[in-house]
Parts: sequence; structure tokens; C-alpha cells
Amino acid sequence: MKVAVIGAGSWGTALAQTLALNGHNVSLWARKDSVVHGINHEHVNPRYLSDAKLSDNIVATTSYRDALHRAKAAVIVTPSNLLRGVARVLSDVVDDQFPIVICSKGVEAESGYLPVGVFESELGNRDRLAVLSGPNHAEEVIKAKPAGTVIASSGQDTAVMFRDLFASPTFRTYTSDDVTGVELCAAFKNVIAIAVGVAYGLGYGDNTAAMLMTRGLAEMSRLTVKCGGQAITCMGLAGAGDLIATCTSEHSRNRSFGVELAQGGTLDGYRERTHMVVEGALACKTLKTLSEAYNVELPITDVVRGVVWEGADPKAAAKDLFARPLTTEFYGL
Ligand SMILES: NC(=O)c1ccc[n+]([C@@H]2O[C@H](COP(=O)([O-])OP(=O)(O)OC[C@H]3O[C@@H](n4cnc5c(N)ncnc54)[C@H](O)[C@@H]3O)[C@@H](O)[C@H]2O)c1
Ligand SMILES: O=P(O)(O)OC[C@H](O)CO
Repeated sequence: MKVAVIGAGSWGTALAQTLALNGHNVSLWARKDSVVHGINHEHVNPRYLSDAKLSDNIVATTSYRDALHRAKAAVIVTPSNLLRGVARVLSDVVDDQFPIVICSKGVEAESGYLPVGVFESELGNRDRLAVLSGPNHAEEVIKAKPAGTVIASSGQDTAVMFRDLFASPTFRTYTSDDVTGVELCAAFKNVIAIAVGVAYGLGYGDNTAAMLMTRGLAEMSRLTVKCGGQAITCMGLAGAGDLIATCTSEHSRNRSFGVELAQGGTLDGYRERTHMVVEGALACKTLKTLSEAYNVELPITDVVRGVVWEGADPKAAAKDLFARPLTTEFYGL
């Protein structure tokens, strides 16, 4: 079957390869001609994961229409801040039954919409929309190192369809009906990974990292439940699983950005050097819309926002976190 993958960064490239190895014909939309040329002529993405030889049943294009022509499903893997634009393009090309899975991790600025909500508002029919998320560093998935992920949809047929599309001997896919929970976990874990990176950058230890991860999980759970998601989702692959992978992995951009930030680096400098997206830097701002709407305290997220965007001193910010009133461990849950 032909599948359109929209976005040829690291994750789009790894997912395209996963689908291609499963025998599907993949049409990969890329922004840059040089990427299209590299994939179609050398079977290599010259900009992302350039060590990987890609299957020859991946064909790249810069045309959305060509990518979607005769495709039976679309996989959306752009940075989260571009999702509404992509949804608008798709609304001119696909009908309201066309299955779409979104693999980007974030919250829309201003509206506070999660990815599936953004697509639903532009394209309708939520039941054919899904979200895919889990502890999935592209650098490992493209090498077929075993990994698991969750595919959540309000439509059971959609979740099962994408589960079977992606499942492989090394990529184990689970279904869920908790779309909100999976999406919030995905956005949140990146913010906590920045906090963990900052802590390591300041020379703090593994105890600090474990505390931030666990208290981050508490923030994630509080907001998830208030937004209508299930607390148990935060204990699954999309929650604790991805939080652990992102906060501990050498591959994580969010974590390594946090380390650099603590040592005087900047977001612009990180982006320019790597050409990569640091979703947590945006999410620490966009999650505020939800925390205010639902009146949920997110102290670690607030501190990360202060350090990334408001010039707060990381050491002073860490001190502030410790100066908060002492309370019971499961306060607010
Ligand atoms: N990399 C991973 O391991 C991984 C795993 C799971 C989920 N994700 C998520 O997938 C999404 C995409 O991340 P990625 O890692 O594939 O990207 P990346 O960081 O490897 O590359 C950046 C991507 O952004 C695109 N881009 C940048 N500016 C653009 C613009 N103005 N217009 C259009 N495209 C632009 C680039 O073309 C490229 O595709 C993110 O939400 C990320 O959180 C990534
Ligand atoms: O490299 P990061 O920090 O963007 O994380 C990538 C994936 O989301 C890990 O599951």
C-alpha cells in the first residue's frame, strides 16, 4: 500500500524506513530539494540520519499533492508548530475518511490544542485520526534496535489499522483510546528532559535527575487527568517510557539542549548547529495555556520556561524549586 510520510527530519526518515521495510511504498514529503535529491538518487537523507541507507521503495518529493496522490494513509512528522499549516494543505487534498496518524510532539501556541485537535478542527472526523508516541529515538529505530510505541485514536479501527501498518519484528505497537493522555505525555516529557539536562549541566547528580523525572511525572499526571486523559497512560510507554528514554538518552535533543543551556548556550545556537527541533523549548510555553485553563500547578515546567525564555539563572531557579512549601507526595493527584 502507498503511505505518505509528511516531514523528512530524523523521525520522518526513520518511520519511512520502518514502513518501507514492512513492504509499503512510501512517498516522503521533504522541504528541501537537496533532501529529495539525496533520497531519490543516493537512498540517503543528506541532512538527517545520513549514515542510514534507505530502502528504494521510499520516493521523496517536495510536492504535497504528489506525496498524497493515491496514498491510502498519511503519517505526519513535522515539528509541532507547523501542524495547522499541514492540516490546511491536507484539507484540500484528502476526504474525511482518509486515515492520518500524527507523530509530532507538542501543544499548539495560543489555542492550547493538542495535535489531533488541530487536525480535527481543520479536517473533521476525529475517529480517522490517531497519534503515535513512545520511547522512540529515531537514531535507534532506523537501526532496527527493538522499541515499542503507542497508537491512540478515538476510532478503534484507525488505531488497529496504524498498529498493523507499523508493527515489525523490532517495532512493537500497542493501541490506546486515550488520545489526550498520549498527546500530553508526548509534549510534557520534552520539558522535563530539558530540566534534567539543565541539572546535569549544573553538575547535579543522578538523584536530582530521578527527582525531576518523578516529580515531572506527577505534573504530567495532574494535567492529563484535568484535561480528560487517564492517569494510567502516564505510566505507559508514551508517559514514563518516553520520559525515561528522553531524560536519560545521549540521543535526546531536549536533554542535550538543557545541558548546553546550563553552561551558557542558547536555543538559537543549538538550532543553528543541529538543524533540529527542541520541542520542549516550545512546550514549556504552550503548556501554560492548559495549566491556566485547568488551574493545574506545573512548577518544573514554569522553571524551565523561566530559564529558556526569561533569562532566569538556572541555579537560582533550582533553589526556588526547593524553596516551595513542603507537602505530601501525591498532592493534587
Ligand atoms: N527525532 C526523534 O527521535 C523523534 C522521535 C519521536 C518523535 N519526534 C517528533 O517528531 C517531530 C519532528 O521531529 P524530527 O526529529 O523528525 O525533526 P528534526 O529535528 O530531525 O528535523 C527538523 C525538521 O523540521 C523541518 N523544518 C524546520 N523548519 C521548517 C519549516 N520552516 N518548514 C517546514 N519544515 C521545517 C525540517 O525540514 C526537518 O524535517 C517533532 O515533533 C519531534 O518531537 C522525534
Ligand atoms: O531527541 P528528543 O529529545 O526530541 O526526543 C526524541 C523522541 O521524542 C524520543 O522518544
